[in-house]
Amino acid sequence: MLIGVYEGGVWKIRVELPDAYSFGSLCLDVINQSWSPMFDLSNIFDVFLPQLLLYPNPSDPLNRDAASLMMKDRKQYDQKVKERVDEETVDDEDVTDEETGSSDDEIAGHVDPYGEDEQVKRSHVGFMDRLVAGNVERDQSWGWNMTSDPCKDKWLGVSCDSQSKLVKKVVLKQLNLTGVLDIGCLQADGNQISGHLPDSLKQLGDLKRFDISDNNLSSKVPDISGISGLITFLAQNNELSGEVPNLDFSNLLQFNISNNNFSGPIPDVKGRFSADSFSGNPGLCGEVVSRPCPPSTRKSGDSSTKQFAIYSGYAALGLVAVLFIAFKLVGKMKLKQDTIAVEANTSKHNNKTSSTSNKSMITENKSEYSISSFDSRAVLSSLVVLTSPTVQGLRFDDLLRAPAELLGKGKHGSLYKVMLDNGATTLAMKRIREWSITSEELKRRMRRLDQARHPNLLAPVAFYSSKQDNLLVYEYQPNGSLFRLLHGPESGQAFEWESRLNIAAIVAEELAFMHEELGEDGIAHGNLKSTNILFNQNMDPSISEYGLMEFQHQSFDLQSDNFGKDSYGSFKADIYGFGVILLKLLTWKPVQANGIDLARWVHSVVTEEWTVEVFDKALISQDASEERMLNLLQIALKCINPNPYERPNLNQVVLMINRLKDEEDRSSFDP
Ligand SMILES: Nc1ncnc2c1ncn2[C@@H]1O[C@H](COP(=O)(O)OP(=O)(O)OP(=O)(O)O)[C@@H](O)[C@H]1O
Repeated sequence: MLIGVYEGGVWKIRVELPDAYSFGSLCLDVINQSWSPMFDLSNIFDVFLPQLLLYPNPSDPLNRDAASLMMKDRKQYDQKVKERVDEETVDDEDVTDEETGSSDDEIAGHVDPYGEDEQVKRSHVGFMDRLVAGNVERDQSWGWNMTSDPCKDKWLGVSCDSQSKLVKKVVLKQLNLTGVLDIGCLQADGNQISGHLPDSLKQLGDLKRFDISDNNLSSKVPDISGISGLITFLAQNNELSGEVPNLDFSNLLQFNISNNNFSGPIPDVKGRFSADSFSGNPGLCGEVVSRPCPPSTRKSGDSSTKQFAIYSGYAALGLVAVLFIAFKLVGKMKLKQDTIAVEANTSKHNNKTSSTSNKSMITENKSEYSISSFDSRAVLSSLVVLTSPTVQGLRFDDLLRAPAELLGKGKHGSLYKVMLDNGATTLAMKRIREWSITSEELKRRMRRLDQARHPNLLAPVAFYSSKQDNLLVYEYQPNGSLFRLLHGPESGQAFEWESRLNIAAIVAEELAFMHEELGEDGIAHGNLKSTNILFNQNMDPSISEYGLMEFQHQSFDLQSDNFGKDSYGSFKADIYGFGVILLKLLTWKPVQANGIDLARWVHSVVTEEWTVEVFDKALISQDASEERMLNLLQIALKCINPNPYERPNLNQVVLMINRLKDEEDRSSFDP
């Protein structure tokens, strides 16, 4: 299914196989490229053709008019495409193969015989066609056809504005209509529609795309939280008010309510939408727009409970502080081990702390740790140390008192480098606060990970879980992450093709091992990306943070909306994540939006030209084998197949990559 301007379009595609066709897969001839048996039919239909439509190559056009319009005025081009798609879709049954064949060449050259009114009329007629659905005898006197005018010819049920002669109201009562109105897309953007959004909106249970942007609508948005499949909600540039609509943000691909009058706290948008989606609403507050919400702000449902929890947290903190001072004053409390105070750790560690960044975590993040300090004895007993020899006997209190450095804040928490025993042991500690996992589930996962050890998997060495906090302790990896290698300060250094292939092979093997071992337990990685591929002293890559998150990567296939909510989805998401890592190794390009943008870019380049453009220039200058790079790219494309069910499993991926590695090894012995 295509989105954007092509949504709802229907294409007839004729595929001819060459007489000499003898390969197991198909070629790119369909888009005018030279023969290459690299891709199978599903790649062509699911990826290349949609990509060709969404990212046409105007510098090498089949249709010059279309290309020049696209270059000159993208908006008008999109509009033209939309009109053409609507037209072809409505008239689909009447279109012969020959007509379909010629229509592709005429997108921009086509002169639209209809004005805007005709477009509106066409939608009305289409609407009635659906309602009638062939079951009801349609009386000619009803109108509702393309040869008459809804206002002048007084279509049944239609009332018009007496001055503007535009349709104002449609009432279709008791006409015995039986058709099905499966509205998946409600799009009325760029008009001057004013008034209220009807409450009945919530009855459109099949709605996927809702776009009322650029109008003059001025009501609250009705409660449409029950529309579970909504993937687009665009309402920017109106005068809408009230609270931000309560939607399933983890499902939405597009969301924008900027330039309205919305007010109140912004709900948890799962990190998917930035301030741009909310700007121009001075009454909104929350982290996304960097405007703290006043304490009096109340929200219904979940968020009010959350806020209550936050404010209760503050209250508890205040109470702790008061108690702490009281205890100090009356001298009833000894500050030796339990108290989290600056003096306590400086006395033990100040001679070890040389730089300002290497402060104790307790000093640096005192407020963050004050909750843990509430009952430090309980905490001490609940750090679970796993089987790693590095940290035997480690206590929670050792971790808290050791000098620490904040390495980064990811989507799911903060990561600290913790130095124990005068720097002899260095650990990485991930702190995840709001995590919906239960302690039991965390324990189960940690145990399984501990049992399923792979030499290249960075398994946790200890963990701690309480209601407020979860800590996961890993061995510190001194040589940074793959992300850093590619984009960090050392990124200028040569990064050989052989090393990249090696990394790909090791990571694939590691992941395949984990999937095999933990498949039955439903534990996938869930958040595979280049910051989670770390290098040890020998520069061997290892996967870290395995099994922490349920599902992060979203395929850009809209059909897989619900995909990934089960553990099978998470395994397939890992394969997608691995595909993006391969793309990074091949292209050296940064990734945004979980790799979807990189995947799209690669597809667009591959589709347009099928040249080596896509590869990192350093690889080309190293004289790396083009054939093997193309083969690795092919594997990456299989992994990021928009249809998760079509992705290979990791054992297949390992086989393919190892085959490439063998070829590479043979070629280096026998150049
Ligand atoms: N064991 C480790 N040793 C050394 N560096 C690490 C270790 N674990 C993570 N890092 C690095 O610390 C930084 C922060 O990691 P963190 O996991 O908090 O964020 P992230 O991976 O960017 O995002 P996310 O929260 O989605 O995992 C990253 O650059 C990561 O590569």
